[in-house]
Amino acid sequence: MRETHDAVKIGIVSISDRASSGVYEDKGLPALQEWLTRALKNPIEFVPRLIPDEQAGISATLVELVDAGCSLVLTTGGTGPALRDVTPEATLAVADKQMPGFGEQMRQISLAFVPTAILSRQVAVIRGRSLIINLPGQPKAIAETLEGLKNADGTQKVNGIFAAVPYCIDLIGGPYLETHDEVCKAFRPKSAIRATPAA
Ligand SMILES: Nc1ncnc2c1ncn2[C@@H]1O[C@H](COP(=O)(O)OP(=O)(O)OP(=O)(O)O)[C@@H](O)[C@H]1O
Ligand SMILES: Nc1nc2c(c(=O)[nH]1)N[C@H]1C(S)=C(S)[C@@H](COP(=O)(O)O)O[C@H]1N2
Repeated sequence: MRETHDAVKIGIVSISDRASSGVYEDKGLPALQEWLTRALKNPIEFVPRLIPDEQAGISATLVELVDAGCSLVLTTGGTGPALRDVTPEATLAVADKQMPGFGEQMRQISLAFVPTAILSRQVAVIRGRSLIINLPGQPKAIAETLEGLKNADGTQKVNGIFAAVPYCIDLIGGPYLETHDEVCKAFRPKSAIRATPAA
C-alpha cells in the first residue's frame, strides 16, 4: 500500500439564494466536505464558497477557484428549470471542454431515486487543469450521485460519477487521487495505475 498521497485542493461551492441569505442553514458545503473526506485517502485542502443563484457571480467564483489551484471544483444547487437556476449556464461560460458523460450518469443514477431527475441539467467541464462538476441541490443527492447505487449486499449496482474523477484528473495533469474502495472504487486503466513504492 502506498504510504503517502498527493495533496489536493478542492473547491466546494453551494449555490442557493436561501442558504446564502440565511433563510435556511446551508447543508450543501457540509455534505460535500463529509463525502469527499470519507472517500479520498489524499490530504484535502477545501476552498468553500456559499453564493446566490447569480450567473456572473457563479462564473467568477469558478474562475477564482481554478486560478487558486483547485484540481476539482464541485458545485451543488441551481441546476433545475426554475428561472433562478443558472448553474449550468455559468459553468459552460467558463469551459474549455465539456464532459457530457458526468451529467448523463448523474441523471441515470438519480432516476432511481426520483422521477424528477430528468429536470436536472447538471454539466461537467474542464477549465485549465481543473475539473468542474455540477451536482443537484438536494443535500442528500450529493452522496447519491457521487457514490452511485449499491445492491443490498454492498456490491455496486450503478457506478457513481466519482469513480471516473481520479483518472480524469490524471489526464489533465492533476494530483494522483486515491479512494477508499468501500465508499467509491475509482477506475483507472492498468497502464495508469501508479506502482507502489518499495518499502
Ligand atoms: N444549500 C442548501 N442547503 C440546504 N438545503 C438545500 C440547499 N440547496 C437546496 N436545498 C434543498 O433542496 C431543494 C432543491 O434545491 P434547489 O437548488 O432547486 O433550490 P431552490 O428551490 O432553487 O432554492 P434556493 O436556491 O433558495 O436554495 C431546496 O428547495 C431545498 O429544500
Ligand atoms: N439523487 C437525486 N437527484 C436529484 C434529486 C434528488 O432528490 N435526488 N432532485 C431532482 C430535482 S427535483 C431537480 S429539480 C433537479 C435539479 O435540482 P437543483 O436545482 O436543486 O440543482 O435535481 C434532481 N436530481
